[in-house]
Amino acid sequence: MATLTAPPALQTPVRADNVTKRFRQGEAVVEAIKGVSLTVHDGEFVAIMGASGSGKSTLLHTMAGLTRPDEGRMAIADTDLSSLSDAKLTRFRRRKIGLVFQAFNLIPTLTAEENVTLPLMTDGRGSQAAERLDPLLDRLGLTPRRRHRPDAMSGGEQQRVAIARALITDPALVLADEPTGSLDSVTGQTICRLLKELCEEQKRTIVVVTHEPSVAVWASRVVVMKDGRVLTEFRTADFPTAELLTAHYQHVVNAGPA
Ligand SMILES: Nc1ncnc2c1ncn2[C@@H]1O[C@H](COP(=O)(O)OP(=O)(O)OP(=O)(O)O)[C@@H](O)[C@H]1O
Repeated sequence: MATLTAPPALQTPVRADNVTKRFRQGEAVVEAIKGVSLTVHDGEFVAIMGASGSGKSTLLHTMAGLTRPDEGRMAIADTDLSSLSDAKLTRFRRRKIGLVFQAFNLIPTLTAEENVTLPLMTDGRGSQAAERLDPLLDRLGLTPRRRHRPDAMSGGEQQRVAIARALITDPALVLADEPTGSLDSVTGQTICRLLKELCEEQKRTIVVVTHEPSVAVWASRVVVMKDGRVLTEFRTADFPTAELLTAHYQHVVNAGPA
């Protein structure tokens, strides 16, 4: 099986300093995240858990530079995202960050390999596609499916295509928002195993938003959010099964501030 080159080491891939993000909902203003500070270290696999509406996706989107904070600072690989213009931020994201979403977000008219190479094409780096594509498809077990369109692939295959698309630019940081949310539990576990392997083999830093303990247990650290704030965090080594992790997670959420 082919191995991929590990990305260059970054000391602190993610540093959120006192980040606040507000959204206007009609007349009301919702503070989706409130003064969140968080560091994700090089090569870490971190899961962000929390109830619906606790701010998980907003935090991930600010890490990705898809959402700009109203207050505070989000730095990725020592670059303060707020210092970048929209155009520079888009280029930075394309080059440094791989994004994976629950809904796969594949282009239905393109084949698997065309979907995977799209980020290089749109970044003017199509010449790198030939060299990177084959080992990546091989590593993700997609070679037999490379010329299939998304509607001819299973959910798990589509998510592996989405992960390959996130990795084609060789990002040090992969951000995934509920990556198993559209998959059955067995396929979801396969995707988790793959993310874990990408972290361990290739030293990529991975941040996953999930509400599922069976996903979070694959991470090395769990950050728990409640009402827009970081409530607590813990190491999964201390709660190594989904059952133990669920019990601890429920305990900290119930014990935390109302
Ligand atoms: N674009 C937006 N416009 C208005 N309000 C928003 C927007 N995005 C998020 N919010 C609000 O911010 C709060 C946090 O939302 P967010 O999606 O970050 O939570 P979450 O923990 O990811 O929830 P879920 O698990 O349901 O996806 C919610 O009250 C939500 O309604």
